[in-house]
Amino acid sequence: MMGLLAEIELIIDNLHKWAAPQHVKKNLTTMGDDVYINYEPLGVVLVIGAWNYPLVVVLQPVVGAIAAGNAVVIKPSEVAEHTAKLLEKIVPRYLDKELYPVVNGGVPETTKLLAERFDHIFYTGNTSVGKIIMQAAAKFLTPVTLELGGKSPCYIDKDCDIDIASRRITWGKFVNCGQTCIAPDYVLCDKSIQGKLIEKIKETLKEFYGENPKESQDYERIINQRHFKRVLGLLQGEKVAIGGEHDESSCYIAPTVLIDVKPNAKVMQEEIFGPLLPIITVKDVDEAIQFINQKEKPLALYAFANDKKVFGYPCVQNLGPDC
Ligand SMILES: NC(=O)c1ccc[n+]([C@@H]2O[C@H](COP(=O)([O-])OP(=O)(O)OC[C@H]3O[C@@H](n4cnc5c(N)ncnc54)[C@H](O)[C@@H]3O)[C@@H](O)[C@H]2O)c1
Ligand SMILES: CCCCCCCC=O
Repeated sequence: MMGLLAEIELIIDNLHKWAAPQHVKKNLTTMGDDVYINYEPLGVVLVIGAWNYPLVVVLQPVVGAIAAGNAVVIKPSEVAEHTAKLLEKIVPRYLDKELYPVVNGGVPETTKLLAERFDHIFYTGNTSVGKIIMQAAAKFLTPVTLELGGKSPCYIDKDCDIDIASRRITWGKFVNCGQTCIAPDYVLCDKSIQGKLIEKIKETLKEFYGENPKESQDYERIINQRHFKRVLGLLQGEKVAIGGEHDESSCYIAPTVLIDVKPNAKVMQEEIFGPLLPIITVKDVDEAIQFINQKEKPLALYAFANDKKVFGYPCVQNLGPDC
């Protein structure tokens, strides 16, 4: 909710500037004219959301679309069914239901919506469905914004503050049970610091979630049985350094750290989106970058180092520490 409220405040504070006509420098062909850029609403926007932060990822784009003067068809994720029902109930209380309808349902309903012509589609979710959305949009040349996932690496240099690195990684990886788009997906580090890293992650986990995360009010569950089975499938055959416990009936998977993971292991082939943290050892930052560059471009990249050289690499600079 904090992010959503901050977005609304940002828009209220800045909309008058963003919506104002923008000055354009004249050139030879326009020197006798009034030239400026005038912003207009696109028309009708379709917002399709994901389940992992089901209010914010649905409503944040809706806020921007409304501020820009558009009508919006809102399609919450059916996977977070209670939030979807809540949105269907409360949105019409505050917004015109003709201009901002909430459409609930699963794949058939979303497919039907995608057969309609929209002026913009804003989709948040996984990459495979992202391709379906883009194909459907292409039929009408509708522009899209795709907020997708990815395998976000985390490089830990041997010359860095390992206490800080472990604390931040433990928070980012295990909050919402690993079901965060920009969660560190895997760690790349020198073998000499692996042991200390594991010890520090263990300590931090105890501090955050107590002796038994299953009993902690602060530790989440996997969203459903389908995702539970998917994440558990990624754990099979891997060497567990921390955690590994699970319980299908409550979709519980303990915060888990994996070591000696092979680069071609199943857990390294897709976004994990669950509480498994593989550690892969590399000899230096160059090897780490080579490893990262062999994969699809990640959504986020995290680097912990004291050596400023690490942050000078174009791959680290382009992505930045956040996204
Ligand atoms: N970049 C971001 O800001 C961001 C934010 C949150 C989640 N994500 C990513 O989202 C993914 C998790 O979400 P998810 O994809 O499991 O969510 P999901 O299963 O809720 O799917 C997202 C939306 O796509 C629709 N959908 C699903 N299958 C479809 C199909 N075949 N045709 C048309 N529509 C279909 C669903 O109805 C839903 O509204 C992760 O990869 C995560 O990284 C990204
Ligand atoms: C706890 C931080 C939440 C950030 C929301 C990111 C949305 C992507 O999953």
